[in-house]
Amino acid sequence: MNVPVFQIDQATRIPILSQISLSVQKGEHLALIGPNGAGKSSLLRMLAGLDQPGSGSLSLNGINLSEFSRRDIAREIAYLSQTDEIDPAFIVEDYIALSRLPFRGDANPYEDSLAIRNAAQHCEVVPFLQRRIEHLSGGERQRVMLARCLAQTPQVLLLDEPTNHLDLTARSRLLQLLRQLPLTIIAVLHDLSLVPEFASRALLLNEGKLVRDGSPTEVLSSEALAESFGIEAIQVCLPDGASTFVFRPLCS
Ligand SMILES: Nc1ncnc2c1ncn2[C@@H]1O[C@H](COP(=O)(O)OP(=O)(O)OP(=O)(O)O)[C@@H](O)[C@H]1O
Repeated sequence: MNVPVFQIDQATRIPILSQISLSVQKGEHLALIGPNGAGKSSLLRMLAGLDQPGSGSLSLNGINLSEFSRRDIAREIAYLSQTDEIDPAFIVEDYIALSRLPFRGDANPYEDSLAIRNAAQHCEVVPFLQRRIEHLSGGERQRVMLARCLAQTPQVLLLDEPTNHLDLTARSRLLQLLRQLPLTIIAVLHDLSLVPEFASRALLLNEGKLVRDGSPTEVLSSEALAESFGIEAIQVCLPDGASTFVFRPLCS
């Protein structure tokens, strides 16, 4: 059997996460959902090695994550946080180039510039590579932050609300891009209608516990979703044969 990318056993992290057990295989695309304060960002931070579990265990590629140096983690995992502060005076290209620091001394300049160029093209930020961050719109800035993650050439992408600030078209394009990436991706998504578009598997957190783990259709149509969010999901068939979900508050 393949060694999972992440293996979490009974991990607990004060103040919120409680006995989380989870196995993530290479190349899986997971949507992490749950109401505000459920512990989604806390779980991502733990997976990124920024917070250690207080009890239980967490391994990356079969090795306890606590045994990795920050640099080694950064070579494997790119993390887009919800609260990344960027110095507004940064030139976009220089900011994206920060992602290559974990490879300093190993990667040659050609590899670095190729990684930066590919990431910039994927995220459609080439036209403003020479602009200052402060002169970008919110959506452009979000794409630049994602480009920094991709230029890190990671095996795993941890994304906290990657569709923040993006308009409808930009969201769709971003999800299309993410879907095509042959990486393991765990993304916090607040817009539940985006979950089936992106994910092969959905994790529902509520009050720090993993209450559902399954296909997007299973999780979105589960009673647990209704209990966690107080909404019901209605699956709607589209004229082209595909289906989508619409959500409405549960009547009390
Ligand atoms: N360092 C901390 N100290 C105390 N409480 C914390 C800390 N970090 C998170 N919390 C609390 O843990 C809970 C979960 O926070 P977290 O940011 O993980 O939730 P979330 O599911 O990502 O929420 P949102 O959807 O609002 O972003 C919240 O109640 C938060 O206030």
